[in-house]
Amino acid sequence: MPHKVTIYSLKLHDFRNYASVALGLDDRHVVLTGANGAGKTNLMEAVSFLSPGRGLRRAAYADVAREGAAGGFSVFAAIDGMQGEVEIGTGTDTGEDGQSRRLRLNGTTARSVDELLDHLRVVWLTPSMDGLFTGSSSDRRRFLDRLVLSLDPEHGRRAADFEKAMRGRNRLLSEPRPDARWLDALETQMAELGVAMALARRELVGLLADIVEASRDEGPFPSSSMTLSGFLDDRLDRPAYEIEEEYAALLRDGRFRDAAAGRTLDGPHRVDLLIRHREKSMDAARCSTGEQKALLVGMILAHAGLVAGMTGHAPILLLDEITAHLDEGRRAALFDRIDALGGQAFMTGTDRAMFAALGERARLLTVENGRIEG
Ligand SMILES: Nc1ncnc2c1ncn2[C@@H]1O[C@H](COP(=O)(O)OP(=O)(O)OP(=O)(O)O)[C@@H](O)[C@H]1O
Repeated sequence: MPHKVTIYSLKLHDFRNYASVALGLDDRHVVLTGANGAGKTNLMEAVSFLSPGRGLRRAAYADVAREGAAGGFSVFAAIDGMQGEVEIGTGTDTGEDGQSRRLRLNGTTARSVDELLDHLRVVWLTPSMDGLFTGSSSDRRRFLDRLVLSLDPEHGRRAADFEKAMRGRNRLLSEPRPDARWLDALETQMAELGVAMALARRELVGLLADIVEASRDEGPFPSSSMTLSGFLDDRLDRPAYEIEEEYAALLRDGRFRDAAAGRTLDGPHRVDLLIRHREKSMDAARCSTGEQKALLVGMILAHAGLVAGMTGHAPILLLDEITAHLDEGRRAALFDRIDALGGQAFMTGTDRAMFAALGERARLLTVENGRIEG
Protein backbone atom coordinates (compact mmCIF):
# COMPACT_ATOMS: atom_id res chain seq x y z
CA MET A 1 0.00 0.00 0.00
CA PRO A 2 1.29 3.52 -0.71
CA HIS A 3 1.81 5.95 2.13
CA LYS A 4 -1.44 7.77 2.90
CA VAL A 5 -0.85 11.50 2.60
CA THR A 6 -3.30 13.00 5.08
CA ILE A 7 -4.60 16.47 5.72
CA TYR A 8 -5.32 16.58 9.43
CA SER A 9 -5.93 20.27 9.88
CA LEU A 10 -7.38 22.80 7.48
CA LYS A 11 -8.00 26.49 8.16
CA LEU A 12 -9.44 29.01 5.74
CA HIS A 13 -9.55 32.76 6.15
CA ASP A 14 -11.56 35.09 3.90
CA PHE A 15 -11.82 32.30 1.36
CA ARG A 16 -14.93 32.62 -0.87
CA ASN A 17 -17.95 32.43 1.47
CA TYR A 18 -15.84 31.39 4.49
CA ALA A 19 -14.86 34.23 6.82
CA SER A 20 -12.92 31.91 9.06
CA VAL A 21 -13.14 28.17 9.51
CA ALA A 22 -10.93 25.59 11.21
CA LEU A 23 -11.33 21.90 10.60
CA GLY A 24 -9.66 19.06 12.47
CA LEU A 25 -9.53 15.84 10.46
CA ASP A 26 -8.26 12.29 10.80
CA ASP A 27 -7.11 9.95 8.07
CA ARG A 28 -10.62 8.99 6.97
CA HIS A 29 -12.23 10.29 3.80
CA VAL A 30 -14.19 13.52 4.15
CA VAL A 31 -17.74 13.86 2.86
CA LEU A 32 -19.21 17.34 2.65
CA THR A 33 -22.96 17.60 2.24
CA GLY A 34 -25.24 20.62 2.24
CA ALA A 35 -27.60 22.69 0.14
CA ASN A 36 -26.66 24.29 -3.18
CA GLY A 37 -24.42 27.28 -2.63
CA ALA A 38 -23.50 26.23 0.94
CA GLY A 39 -19.75 26.22 0.28
CA LYS A 40 -18.89 22.56 -0.47
CA THR A 41 -17.03 23.21 -3.71
CA ASN A 42 -15.37 26.24 -2.14
CA LEU A 43 -13.80 23.98 0.47
CA MET A 44 -12.60 21.59 -2.23
CA GLU A 45 -11.15 24.55 -4.10
CA ALA A 46 -9.25 25.54 -0.95
CA VAL A 47 -7.70 22.06 -0.81
CA SER A 48 -6.84 22.31 -4.52
CA PHE A 49 -4.69 25.34 -3.64
CA LEU A 50 -2.37 22.86 -1.93
CA SER A 51 -1.10 22.15 -5.45
CA PRO A 52 0.53 24.63 -7.88
CA GLY A 53 -1.72 26.59 -10.23
CA ARG A 54 -5.00 28.39 -9.84
CA GLY A 55 -6.99 25.58 -8.29
CA LEU A 56 -9.90 23.52 -9.51
CA ARG A 57 -11.90 26.50 -10.74
CA ARG A 58 -8.90 28.14 -12.43
CA ALA A 59 -10.09 31.28 -10.75
CA ALA A 60 -8.53 34.71 -10.65
CA TYR A 61 -7.18 35.11 -7.12
CA ALA A 62 -9.10 38.35 -6.70
CA ASP A 63 -12.35 36.36 -7.04
CA VAL A 64 -11.29 33.88 -4.38
CA ALA A 65 -10.88 36.41 -1.57
CA ARG A 66 -14.15 36.76 0.32
CA GLU A 67 -16.32 39.53 -0.98
CA GLY A 68 -16.17 42.45 1.42
CA ALA A 69 -12.97 41.24 3.10
CA ALA A 70 -10.26 43.84 3.56
CA GLY A 71 -7.34 41.70 2.36
CA GLY A 72 -6.53 38.55 0.41
CA PHE A 73 -7.38 34.96 1.30
CA SER A 74 -5.41 32.34 3.13
CA VAL A 75 -5.43 28.57 3.36
CA PHE A 76 -3.49 26.74 6.04
CA ALA A 77 -3.05 22.99 6.23
CA ALA A 78 -1.14 20.62 8.45
CA ILE A 79 -0.42 17.41 6.64
CA ASP A 80 1.38 14.14 6.91
CA GLY A 81 3.02 14.51 3.53
CA MET A 82 5.52 12.89 1.21
CA GLN A 83 8.42 14.13 3.33
CA GLY A 84 6.74 13.77 6.71
CA GLU A 85 4.71 16.32 8.61
CA VAL A 86 4.58 19.82 7.23
CA GLU A 87 2.58 22.98 7.78
CA ILE A 88 1.53 24.71 4.60
CA GLY A 89 0.28 28.27 4.35
CA THR A 90 -0.76 29.83 1.07
CA GLY A 91 -2.74 32.84 -0.07
CA THR A 92 -2.63 36.38 -1.34
CA ASP A 93 -2.17 39.76 0.35
CA THR A 94 -4.00 43.02 -0.04
CA GLY A 95 -2.79 45.10 -2.94
CA GLU A 96 -1.16 42.22 -4.80
CA ASP A 97 -1.62 42.06 -8.53
CA GLY A 98 -3.76 38.97 -8.16
CA GLN A 99 -1.43 36.93 -10.38
CA SER A 100 0.57 35.10 -7.79
CA ARG A 101 0.14 33.58 -4.39
CA ARG A 102 2.56 33.09 -1.58
CA LEU A 103 3.60 29.82 -0.06
CA ARG A 104 5.08 29.16 3.35
CA LEU A 105 6.31 25.75 4.41
CA ASN A 106 6.80 25.30 8.15
CA GLY A 107 6.77 29.07 8.47
CA THR A 108 9.50 29.67 5.88
CA THR A 109 8.73 31.41 2.60
CA ALA A 110 9.10 29.02 -0.33
CA ARG A 111 10.72 30.08 -3.60
CA SER A 112 7.81 28.92 -5.70
CA VAL A 113 4.42 27.27 -5.26
CA ASP A 114 5.87 24.34 -7.24
CA GLU A 115 7.48 23.25 -3.96
CA LEU A 116 4.05 21.97 -2.94
CA LEU A 117 4.68 19.01 -5.22
CA ASP A 118 7.45 17.85 -2.85
CA HIS A 119 4.82 17.31 -0.16
CA LEU A 120 1.59 16.19 -1.75
CA ARG A 121 -0.19 15.62 -5.03
CA VAL A 122 -3.82 16.60 -5.44
CA VAL A 123 -6.01 15.04 -8.12
CA TRP A 124 -9.54 16.28 -8.80
CA LEU A 125 -12.70 15.66 -10.72
CA THR A 126 -15.39 18.33 -10.88
CA PRO A 127 -18.67 18.69 -12.79
CA SER A 128 -17.05 21.40 -14.92
CA MET A 129 -14.87 18.66 -16.42
CA ASP A 130 -17.95 16.85 -17.74
CA GLY A 131 -17.58 18.57 -21.10
CA LEU A 132 -13.98 17.41 -21.53
CA PHE A 133 -14.67 15.05 -24.42
CA THR A 134 -16.92 17.40 -26.36
CA GLY A 135 -15.10 20.63 -25.51
CA SER A 136 -12.06 22.27 -27.04
CA SER A 137 -8.72 20.58 -27.60
CA SER A 138 -7.09 23.21 -25.40
CA ASP A 139 -9.22 21.97 -22.47
CA ARG A 140 -8.04 18.43 -23.10
CA ARG A 141 -4.42 19.60 -23.37
CA ARG A 142 -4.73 21.39 -20.06
CA PHE A 143 -6.25 18.28 -18.51
CA LEU A 144 -3.44 16.15 -19.93
CA ASP A 145 -0.77 18.55 -18.70
CA ARG A 146 -2.20 18.52 -15.19
CA LEU A 147 -1.95 14.74 -15.22
CA VAL A 148 1.66 14.92 -16.43
CA LEU A 149 2.52 17.59 -13.87
CA SER A 150 1.43 15.48 -10.94
CA LEU A 151 4.00 12.89 -11.99
CA ASP A 152 6.67 15.15 -13.43
CA PRO A 153 6.96 18.47 -11.56
CA GLU A 154 9.29 19.86 -14.27
CA HIS A 155 6.54 19.71 -16.87
CA GLY A 156 4.94 23.01 -15.84
CA ARG A 157 8.18 24.95 -16.14
CA ARG A 158 8.95 23.38 -19.50
CA ALA A 159 5.51 24.28 -20.84
CA ALA A 160 5.81 27.86 -19.58
CA ASP A 161 9.31 28.25 -21.10
CA PHE A 162 8.10 26.79 -24.40
CA GLU A 163 5.21 29.29 -24.51
CA LYS A 164 7.62 32.12 -23.83
CA ALA A 165 10.02 31.07 -26.59
CA MET A 166 7.12 30.60 -29.00
CA ARG A 167 5.73 34.05 -28.23
CA GLY A 168 9.21 35.45 -28.87
CA ARG A 169 9.38 33.66 -32.23
CA ASN A 170 5.89 34.84 -33.25
CA ARG A 171 6.85 38.42 -32.39
CA LEU A 172 10.08 38.19 -34.35
CA LEU A 173 8.31 36.72 -37.37
CA SER A 174 5.94 39.67 -37.42
CA GLU A 175 8.89 42.03 -37.99
CA PRO A 176 9.76 43.03 -41.56
CA ARG A 177 13.29 41.58 -41.36
CA PRO A 178 13.62 39.22 -38.44
CA ASP A 179 17.09 38.38 -37.16
CA ALA A 180 17.74 34.83 -38.47
CA ARG A 181 20.23 33.94 -35.74
CA TRP A 182 17.82 34.98 -33.04
CA LEU A 183 15.12 32.89 -34.72
CA ASP A 184 17.51 29.92 -34.83
CA ALA A 185 18.18 30.27 -31.11
CA LEU A 186 14.49 30.47 -30.21
CA GLU A 187 13.63 27.52 -32.45
CA THR A 188 16.40 25.40 -30.92
CA GLN A 189 14.99 26.20 -27.50
CA MET A 190 11.44 25.40 -28.66
CA ALA A 191 12.65 22.10 -30.11
CA GLU A 192 14.30 21.00 -26.85
CA LEU A 193 11.38 22.02 -24.67
CA GLY A 194 8.65 20.96 -27.09
CA VAL A 195 10.06 17.48 -27.60
CA ALA A 196 10.55 17.03 -23.85
CA MET A 197 6.89 17.99 -23.37
CA ALA A 198 5.73 15.60 -26.07
CA LEU A 199 7.77 12.74 -24.61
CA ALA A 200 6.50 13.39 -21.07
CA ARG A 201 2.91 13.38 -22.32
CA ARG A 202 3.46 10.24 -24.31
CA GLU A 203 5.00 8.51 -21.32
CA LEU A 204 2.03 9.44 -19.14
CA VAL A 205 -0.49 8.17 -21.70
CA GLY A 206 1.42 4.87 -21.94
CA LEU A 207 1.58 4.42 -18.17
CA LEU A 208 -2.11 5.25 -17.80
CA ALA A 209 -2.99 2.74 -20.51
CA ASP A 210 -1.17 0.03 -18.52
CA ILE A 211 -3.14 0.87 -15.36
CA VAL A 212 -6.43 1.00 -17.25
CA GLU A 213 -5.63 -2.39 -18.74
CA ALA A 214 -4.76 -3.90 -15.37
CA SER A 215 -7.94 -2.63 -13.69
CA ARG A 216 -10.28 -3.31 -16.59
CA ASP A 217 -12.48 -5.82 -14.87
CA GLU A 218 -12.62 -4.07 -11.50
CA GLY A 219 -16.12 -2.74 -11.07
CA PRO A 220 -18.70 -1.26 -13.37
CA PHE A 221 -16.66 1.52 -14.93
CA PRO A 222 -15.82 1.42 -18.63
CA SER A 223 -12.22 1.71 -19.74
CA SER A 224 -10.81 4.30 -22.06
CA SER A 225 -8.09 4.28 -24.64
CA MET A 226 -6.10 7.45 -25.15
CA THR A 227 -4.06 8.60 -28.10
CA LEU A 228 -2.13 11.78 -28.71
CA SER A 229 -2.54 13.45 -32.04
CA GLY A 230 -1.32 16.60 -33.73
CA PHE A 231 2.44 16.74 -33.19
CA LEU A 232 5.01 14.31 -34.66
CA ASP A 233 2.49 11.56 -33.97
CA ASP A 234 4.33 8.46 -35.16
CA ARG A 235 7.77 10.01 -34.97
CA LEU A 236 8.41 10.01 -31.24
CA ASP A 237 9.97 6.55 -31.05
CA ARG A 238 13.49 7.75 -31.75
CA PRO A 239 16.34 9.31 -29.79
CA ALA A 240 15.29 12.72 -28.49
CA TYR A 241 18.03 14.60 -30.40
CA GLU A 242 16.69 13.27 -33.71
CA ILE A 243 13.16 14.36 -32.91
CA GLU A 244 14.47 17.77 -31.81
CA GLU A 245 16.31 18.17 -35.12
CA GLU A 246 13.19 17.26 -37.03
CA TYR A 247 11.05 19.73 -35.11
CA ALA A 248 13.65 22.50 -35.43
CA ALA A 249 13.71 21.86 -39.20
CA LEU A 250 9.89 22.00 -39.31
CA LEU A 251 10.00 25.36 -37.60
CA ARG A 252 12.73 26.70 -39.88
CA ASP A 253 10.88 25.58 -43.00
CA GLY A 254 7.60 26.94 -41.66
CA ARG A 255 8.78 30.51 -41.04
CA PHE A 256 7.01 32.09 -44.02
CA ARG A 257 3.85 30.16 -43.39
CA ASP A 258 3.85 30.97 -39.68
CA ALA A 259 4.62 34.64 -40.33
CA ALA A 260 1.58 34.78 -42.63
CA ALA A 261 -0.59 32.94 -40.12
CA GLY A 262 0.62 35.15 -37.27
CA ARG A 263 1.27 32.08 -35.10
CA THR A 264 3.29 28.87 -34.90
CA LEU A 265 1.41 26.07 -36.62
CA ASP A 266 3.54 23.10 -35.54
CA GLY A 267 4.25 22.12 -31.99
CA PRO A 268 3.13 20.49 -28.76
CA HIS A 269 0.63 23.33 -28.33
CA ARG A 270 -1.41 21.78 -31.16
CA VAL A 271 -1.77 18.33 -29.61
CA ASP A 272 -5.14 16.80 -28.87
CA LEU A 273 -5.90 13.92 -26.56
CA LEU A 274 -8.21 11.49 -28.33
CA ILE A 275 -10.25 9.37 -25.98
CA ARG A 276 -12.34 6.33 -26.84
CA HIS A 277 -14.68 4.09 -24.91
CA ARG A 278 -12.92 0.75 -25.28
CA GLU A 279 -15.71 -1.67 -24.64
CA LYS A 280 -18.00 0.16 -27.08
CA SER A 281 -15.22 1.03 -29.47
CA MET A 282 -16.60 4.53 -29.80
CA ASP A 283 -15.23 8.06 -29.51
CA ALA A 284 -15.89 9.35 -26.01
CA ALA A 285 -17.43 12.48 -27.52
CA ARG A 286 -20.23 10.36 -28.97
CA CYS A 287 -21.00 8.48 -25.75
CA SER A 288 -23.95 9.29 -23.50
CA THR A 289 -23.59 11.77 -20.63
CA GLY A 290 -23.55 8.93 -18.09
CA GLU A 291 -21.01 6.95 -20.09
CA GLN A 292 -18.78 10.01 -20.40
CA LYS A 293 -18.93 10.60 -16.66
CA ALA A 294 -18.07 6.96 -15.98
CA LEU A 295 -15.14 7.16 -18.41
CA LEU A 296 -13.86 10.28 -16.72
CA VAL A 297 -14.16 8.72 -13.27
CA GLY A 298 -12.24 5.68 -14.55
CA MET A 299 -9.48 7.89 -15.98
CA ILE A 300 -9.10 9.94 -12.80
CA LEU A 301 -8.98 6.86 -10.59
CA ALA A 302 -6.43 5.25 -12.91
CA HIS A 303 -4.36 8.41 -12.73
CA ALA A 304 -4.56 8.55 -8.94
CA GLY A 305 -3.41 4.91 -8.87
CA LEU A 306 -0.53 5.78 -11.17
CA VAL A 307 0.59 8.68 -8.96
CA ALA A 308 0.43 6.44 -5.90
CA GLY A 309 2.40 3.71 -7.66
CA MET A 310 5.07 6.03 -9.06
CA THR A 311 5.65 8.17 -5.97
CA GLY A 312 4.81 5.66 -3.23
CA HIS A 313 2.39 8.25 -1.81
CA ALA A 314 -1.35 8.22 -2.47
CA PRO A 315 -2.61 11.59 -3.75
CA ILE A 316 -5.38 13.59 -2.12
CA LEU A 317 -8.50 13.07 -4.22
CA LEU A 318 -11.12 15.80 -4.65
CA LEU A 319 -14.33 14.41 -6.10
CA ASP A 320 -17.01 17.06 -6.47
CA GLU A 321 -20.55 15.73 -6.89
CA ILE A 322 -19.18 12.36 -7.82
CA THR A 323 -22.28 10.39 -6.91
CA ALA A 324 -24.62 12.26 -9.26
CA HIS A 325 -26.05 9.96 -11.94
CA LEU A 326 -24.78 6.79 -10.25
CA ASP A 327 -27.11 4.08 -8.99
CA GLU A 328 -26.58 2.44 -5.61
CA GLY A 329 -24.47 -0.45 -6.90
CA ARG A 330 -22.17 1.81 -8.89
CA ARG A 331 -21.81 4.16 -5.93
CA ALA A 332 -20.74 1.31 -3.64
CA ALA A 333 -18.29 0.05 -6.27
CA LEU A 334 -16.89 3.53 -6.72
CA PHE A 335 -16.33 3.99 -2.97
CA ASP A 336 -14.54 0.65 -2.83
CA ARG A 337 -12.23 1.69 -5.66
CA ILE A 338 -11.53 5.05 -4.07
CA ASP A 339 -10.77 3.33 -0.80
CA ALA A 340 -8.51 0.79 -2.49
CA LEU A 341 -6.31 3.62 -3.79
CA GLY A 342 -5.17 4.11 -0.22
CA GLY A 343 -5.46 7.91 -0.16
CA GLN A 344 -7.64 10.48 1.60
CA ALA A 345 -10.57 11.55 -0.57
CA PHE A 346 -12.81 14.61 -0.20
CA MET A 347 -16.26 14.15 -1.70
CA THR A 348 -19.31 16.39 -1.95
CA GLY A 349 -23.00 15.86 -2.49
CA THR A 350 -26.34 17.35 -1.55
CA ASP A 351 -27.60 14.22 0.15
CA ARG A 352 -25.94 12.33 3.00
CA ALA A 353 -27.77 9.12 2.18
CA MET A 354 -25.78 8.87 -1.06
CA PHE A 355 -22.66 8.15 0.98
CA ALA A 356 -24.13 5.53 3.29
CA ALA A 357 -22.06 2.74 1.71
CA LEU A 358 -18.88 4.45 2.93
CA GLY A 359 -19.89 3.72 6.53
CA GLU A 360 -17.09 4.27 9.02
CA ARG A 361 -14.59 4.91 6.25
CA ALA A 362 -15.62 8.55 5.98
CA ARG A 363 -16.14 11.52 8.22
CA LEU A 364 -19.45 13.22 7.36
CA LEU A 365 -19.53 17.00 7.62
CA THR A 366 -22.41 19.37 6.97
CA VAL A 367 -21.78 22.66 5.22
CA GLU A 368 -24.16 25.55 5.70
CA ASN A 369 -23.61 29.11 4.64
CA GLY A 370 -19.84 29.07 4.97
CA ARG A 371 -19.90 27.12 8.25
CA ILE A 372 -18.98 23.49 8.75
CA GLU A 373 -20.41 21.14 11.36
CA GLY A 374 -19.29 17.61 12.12
N1 LIG B 1 -15.38 35.59 -3.27
C1 LIG B 1 -16.53 35.24 -2.69
N2 LIG B 1 -16.96 35.83 -1.55
C2 LIG B 1 -18.09 35.44 -0.94
N3 LIG B 1 -18.90 34.45 -1.39
C3 LIG B 1 -18.52 33.83 -2.51
C4 LIG B 1 -17.33 34.18 -3.22
N4 LIG B 1 -17.22 33.37 -4.30
C5 LIG B 1 -18.30 32.56 -4.27
N5 LIG B 1 -19.08 32.82 -3.20
C6 LIG B 1 -20.33 32.18 -2.83
O1 LIG B 1 -20.08 30.81 -2.51
C7 LIG B 1 -21.27 30.08 -2.79
C8 LIG B 1 -20.96 28.87 -3.66
O2 LIG B 1 -20.34 27.95 -2.92
P1 LIG B 1 -20.01 26.54 -3.54
O3 LIG B 1 -19.76 26.63 -4.98
O4 LIG B 1 -18.97 25.96 -2.67
O5 LIG B 1 -21.41 25.82 -3.35
P2 LIG B 1 -21.73 24.30 -3.23
O6 LIG B 1 -22.02 24.01 -1.79
O7 LIG B 1 -20.69 23.49 -3.88
O8 LIG B 1 -23.08 24.28 -4.04
P3 LIG B 1 -23.65 23.34 -5.21
O9 LIG B 1 -24.26 22.16 -4.52
O10 LIG B 1 -24.67 24.23 -5.83
O11 LIG B 1 -22.52 23.02 -6.13
C9 LIG B 1 -22.20 30.94 -3.59
O12 LIG B 1 -23.27 31.33 -2.76
C10 LIG B 1 -21.32 32.10 -3.97
O13 LIG B 1 -22.05 33.29 -4.09
